[in-house]
Amino acid sequence: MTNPVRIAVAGCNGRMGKVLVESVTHTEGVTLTAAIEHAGSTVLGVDVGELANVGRLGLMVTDNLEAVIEQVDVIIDFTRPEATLANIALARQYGKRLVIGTTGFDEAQKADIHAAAADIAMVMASNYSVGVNLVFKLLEQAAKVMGDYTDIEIVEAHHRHKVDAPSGTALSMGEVIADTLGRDLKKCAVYGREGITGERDRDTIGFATVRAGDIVGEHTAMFVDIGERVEITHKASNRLTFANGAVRAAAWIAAQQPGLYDMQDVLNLK
Ligand SMILES: NC(=O)C1=CN([C@@H]2O[C@H](COP(=O)(O)OP(=O)(O)OC[C@H]3O[C@@H](n4cnc5c(N)ncnc54)[C@H](OP(=O)(O)O)[C@@H]3O)[C@@H](O)[C@H]2O)C=CC1
Ligand SMILES: O=C(O)C1=N[C@H](C(=O)O)C[C@H](O)C1
Repeated sequence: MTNPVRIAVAGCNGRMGKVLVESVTHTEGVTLTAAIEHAGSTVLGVDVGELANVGRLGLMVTDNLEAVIEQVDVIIDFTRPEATLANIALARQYGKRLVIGTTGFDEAQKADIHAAAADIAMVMASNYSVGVNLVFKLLEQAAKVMGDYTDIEIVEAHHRHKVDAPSGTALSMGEVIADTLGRDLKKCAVYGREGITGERDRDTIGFATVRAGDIVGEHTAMFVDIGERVEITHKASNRLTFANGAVRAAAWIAAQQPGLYDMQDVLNLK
């Protein structure tokens, strides 16, 4: 029998961190060996199983990833861009693998992640649900058939605590559509509208953002013509769908060579 993949959850006190702990403890072939929060967090020293409501695990939350990194094969990180970058630097130093769930990276931070992938194996995905990754494939098909002559708009809705907009998933949807149509998303994206905007340019891809209450995550891409429109929608109603996907990615990346992979690689959808 092979040894279980040893997982660290960074950001273990977050909305995603807690369900990641739950998912790891309920998944065969993986085991939780470290639970990380930032210095000054109120949960340092707390049993992470109790924090995540899965019962005592005898594993305490620490702010010192380096002190426990030799007991870890894969770090699952759903935190903030700066924290993720620091964890990647440590993983690179010790030859460890990562599953990156954090969104909201700027261009320089993305370049740093690509550089680290020369040395370590990482999965990075704006959305680890199987359904959203299927939607990415459906969007390719929709863009091929209708993208050239329709107005394309992407609408996303999330809970009031989300700090980045548009969501990483909405941006990925835009990238899939733009790539399929041979457009550059950096040039054709329109992020919200206000005032005298002028008429719509058909080559643009519009984004609209809703932040309200406890919405887990909803995304719709519209391909709108005169007389008909196609809408492709995904609605997440439980964060476990993201967590289970990320844990699946962690088990998968444990056996990969250095490089930057995404959830399409994990699901063999390419
Ligand atoms: N790819 C995907 O499928 C998904 C991605 N996400 C993304 O994951 C990220 C986290 O989301 P969510 O869980 O809702 O956010 P939360 O704010 O609930 O969780 C983030 C956690 O990270 C902690 N944190 C901050 N800095 C550090 C650090 N340096 N080291 C360790 N922990 C740190 C926070 O602590 P504190 O609260 O004390 O600041 C908090 O506990 C976001 O970028 C979100 O967009 C979310 C869902 C799915
Ligand atoms: O912050 C969230 O909650 C989510 N973030 C991801 C994103 O930015 O796309 C994925 C999911 O929609 C939930």
